[in-house]
Amino acid sequence: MDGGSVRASLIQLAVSDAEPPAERRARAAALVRAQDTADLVVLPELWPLGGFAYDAWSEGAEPLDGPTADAMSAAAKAAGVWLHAGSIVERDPDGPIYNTSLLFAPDGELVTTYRKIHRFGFDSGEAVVMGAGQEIVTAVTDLGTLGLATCYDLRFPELFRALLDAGAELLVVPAAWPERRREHWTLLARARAVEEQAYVLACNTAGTHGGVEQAGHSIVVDPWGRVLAEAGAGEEVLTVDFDPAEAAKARADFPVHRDRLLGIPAPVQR
Ligand SMILES: NC(=O)CCC(=O)C(=O)O
Repeated sequence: MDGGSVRASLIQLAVSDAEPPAERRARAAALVRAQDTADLVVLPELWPLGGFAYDAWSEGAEPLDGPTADAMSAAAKAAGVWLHAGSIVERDPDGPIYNTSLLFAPDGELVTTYRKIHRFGFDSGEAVVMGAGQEIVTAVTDLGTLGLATCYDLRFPELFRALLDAGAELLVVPAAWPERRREHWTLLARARAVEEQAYVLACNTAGTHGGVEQAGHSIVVDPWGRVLAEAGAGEEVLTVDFDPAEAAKARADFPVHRDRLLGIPAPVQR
């Protein structure tokens, strides 16, 4: 962090069925290590196995001290960055599998995890085979307070309002969001930034896996809804510099949250 400016690098990783998870893990770790001028690095959702590679999840699930966490901890430490390592299929020995995000400090410590609350797929995929997270998760860092959400969560503004109430200034959203609904992805990222007067750092997957083409178009939005940077469709590292204090400034200059109706009146039927 340099005089109020934070550099974030979103690694929009391409995920394909052809690349073995161990190779992708090594490639992702090398990409993280290369971001040693950044303060915060972000990876996408479920990148080791693939967000739509349902068949691989049960066998490839890993614990919170498994190979992906180990590799990411070492990479965060080597680069000296905060690392939101996207999410893994977490194997909980006492429960179901979860879609779990991992946040590492610059010394490699796993500081927090977030189990995705809203599971995507309706009657298939994670909605059927994964457990739902039960906790709203924020992390206080020297960059500001991060609020964690994952992909489909972006469609549920009440989660982001809860993150605001918990102090979040930077909303970090890893995703495996398909090309078919790309307009929703960029629109919702901007909407959440405007509503919560927060930065949104949304890191999507590139490539095609599980028969689903991914949208890419990772995006960083400021608390006024302005797009600071947006990736293309393919694998790339999207780097952006911003001032995290702008969230508090936006909230003071345009104090919308002061006018919240905390006790919503009961609906009237006429
Ligand atoms: N992995 C996901 O959560 C996909 C979400 C999605 O495709 C959508 O909300 O649309």
